[in-house]
Amino acid sequence: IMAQTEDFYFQYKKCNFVSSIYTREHLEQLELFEIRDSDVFVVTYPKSGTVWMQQIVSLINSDGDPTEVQNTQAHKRVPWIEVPPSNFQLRPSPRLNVTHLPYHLVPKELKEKKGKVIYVARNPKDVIVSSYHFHNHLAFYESSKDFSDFLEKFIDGALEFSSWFDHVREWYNHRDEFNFMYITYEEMKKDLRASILKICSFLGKHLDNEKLNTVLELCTFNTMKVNPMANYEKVPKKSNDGAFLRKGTIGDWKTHFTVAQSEMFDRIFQEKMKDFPLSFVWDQE
Ligand SMILES: Nc1ncnc2c1ncn2[C@@H]1O[C@H](COP(=O)(O)OS(=O)(=O)O)[C@@H](OP(=O)(O)O)[C@H]1O
Repeated sequence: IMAQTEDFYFQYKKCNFVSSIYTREHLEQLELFEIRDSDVFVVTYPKSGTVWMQQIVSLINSDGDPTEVQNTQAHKRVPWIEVPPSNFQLRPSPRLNVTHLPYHLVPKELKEKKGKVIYVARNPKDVIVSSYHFHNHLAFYESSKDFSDFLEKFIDGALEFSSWFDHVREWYNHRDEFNFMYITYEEMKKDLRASILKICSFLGKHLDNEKLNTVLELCTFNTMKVNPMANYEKVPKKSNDGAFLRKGTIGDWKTHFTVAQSEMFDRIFQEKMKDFPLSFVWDQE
């Protein structure tokens, strides 16, 4: 059991960062990164489909050639820009990136419509459950007392990258400032082929049917789960409760939320997201 430590997170411009991973210096510097038109940024609140999209953009970029996804770790192929040290400025084009940053902390030049942003959102109840297991599983996070304690922290925006509600709403509200595409985890679950085609079209790429089938096969949960270059099995763990690729389903929240917790969450969701025009999918169809 880990103790609650006051300096586990630090705040940078109203956003929480894990002190053992991130630095203010790097966060300051990355806002000034020079962006190229060919840069791609996959943006997510944690546990919304980051690693899945890392795999998809890698394979679209390689025209379906599996060599890279079978030989290079995902975080090397498609690094998180906020994790120091970063060699962002030295990498050859096209640079594929992921980030959990809120919209106001990303490189400023992205708002001049340089580069492309793919925003992936997931229904927040499943995000909470995925994140809960992730915090219990990985060595570098603080565990919560129980699910209810974790739920409270999530709602309060007290975890890393702060509020889910703000993250999704603000990115979406500011979408016109970026070359922006929005997609959901549930849409990808429902029709991965159509989702990949939508991403191809946004990235200006074309895959013939054979290549599309290869990409599809290499992006399924079962294939990724056993691919050591995609499943993050090397990240230090504190327990065997879960895995980075844990379940990969829609609606696992139902086995974690009590009816009262679910109703409480729905009320808060409706209040905080009342002006948000898009809906979420909460159940497997
Ligand atoms: N291919 C594929 N298909 C379906 N689901 C997938 C896939 N790859 C990753 N996942 C699921 O995504 C969850 C992890 O989210 P992230 O990758 O955003 O995590 S992180 O923020 O990078 O830590 C985590 O969700 P849970 O299983 O619900 O915990 C992963 O299992």
